[in-house]
Amino acid sequence: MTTITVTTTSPTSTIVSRNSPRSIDLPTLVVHSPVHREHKRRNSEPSSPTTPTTPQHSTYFTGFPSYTPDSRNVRLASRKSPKSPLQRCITLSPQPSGSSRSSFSTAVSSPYTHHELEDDNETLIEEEEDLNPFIGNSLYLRNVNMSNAAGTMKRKVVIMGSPSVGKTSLTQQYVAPPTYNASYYPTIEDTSHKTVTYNGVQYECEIIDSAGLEEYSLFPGKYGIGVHGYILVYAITSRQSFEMIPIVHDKILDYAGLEKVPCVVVGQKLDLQSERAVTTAEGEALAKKLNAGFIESSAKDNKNVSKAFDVLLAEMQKEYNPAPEKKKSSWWGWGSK
Ligand SMILES: Nc1nc2c(ncn2[C@@H]2O[C@H](COP(=O)(O)OP(=O)(O)OP(=O)(O)O)[C@@H](O)[C@H]2O)c(=O)[nH]1
Repeated sequence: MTTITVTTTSPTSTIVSRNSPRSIDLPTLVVHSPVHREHKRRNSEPSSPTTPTTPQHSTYFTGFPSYTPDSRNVRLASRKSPKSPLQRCITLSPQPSGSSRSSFSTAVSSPYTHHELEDDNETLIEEEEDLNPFIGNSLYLRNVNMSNAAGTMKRKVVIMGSPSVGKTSLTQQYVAPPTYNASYYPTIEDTSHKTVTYNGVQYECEIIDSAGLEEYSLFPGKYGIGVHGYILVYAITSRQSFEMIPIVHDKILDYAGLEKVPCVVVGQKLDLQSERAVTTAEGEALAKKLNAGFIESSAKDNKNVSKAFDVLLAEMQKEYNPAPEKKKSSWWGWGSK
């Protein structure tokens, strides 16, 4: 017969049996805290190749930096109140880079890989989000040191817009010029990498070319988290694709829970002037309204293609890291040349 010790409010302890008539209902401690859940799960799981207990990489990130609410990003703040930053050890290592294209394999990919869980990645992401609503979110990412050992900044960019506006052509022309294919093959998803230097800062860009969106398409959630900036493309020959831009923009903000994300609006197929259905002024006005950069380009003629990405890099610099010359003029660079 099992006996347990119960401490009551009386000054003495009493030994009772569960089966005895004097048994009492013991209060059950139900722990709802996600931090506790995480802790419990890790302690209870036997170590296995998929859940290594010892870090395999030498770079440690001993805690997430504090979250500083940004007045421009009130949407998220009003939805979920910021929790205190979680102090925990996560092993991080940079993802492989290069200029090759690769298929997109993970729903949430930050510039770092969480090696702690690897195969258990989806569970980790769910739990991480539970623990800290800002994780994987661009708002959150801005507070994480994104540069690798070589000082290169990681930037994840998603290209979105209606079908057949030239998203793939624009990306290919940027990543591996000169590349232009007059044939049309609808994209499901494609990821490319390119390292560029802009305004004295080296960026390792992961560029995700997404499938064309229709007005009533569900917004793919994976494009709402862990992304630093968006290229919103329409064709100057298609009014309908132009009208999709604010819809896509709104879906991004709603999903990310932000007031502003770095964006550039790109009017593609500039070479088709005779078929123009959207004026440059209209494009500019829309971009201004969305607080985004603007440019018209032609992937076919390779005109303004890299400029389109430069405009986005400028928008991202404004948002995440000021240009070095701006820093010099600020108080922390005071006195430096
Ligand atoms: N004239 C002209 N045609 C273009 C230009 N860019 C793309 N196209 C053509 O437009 C068609 C669609 O181009 P894609 O780059 O596949 O368009 P997309 O937006 O990636 O299409 P989805 O994969 O359906 O989303 C192709 O036939 C391209 O050759 C351009 O700058 N000028």
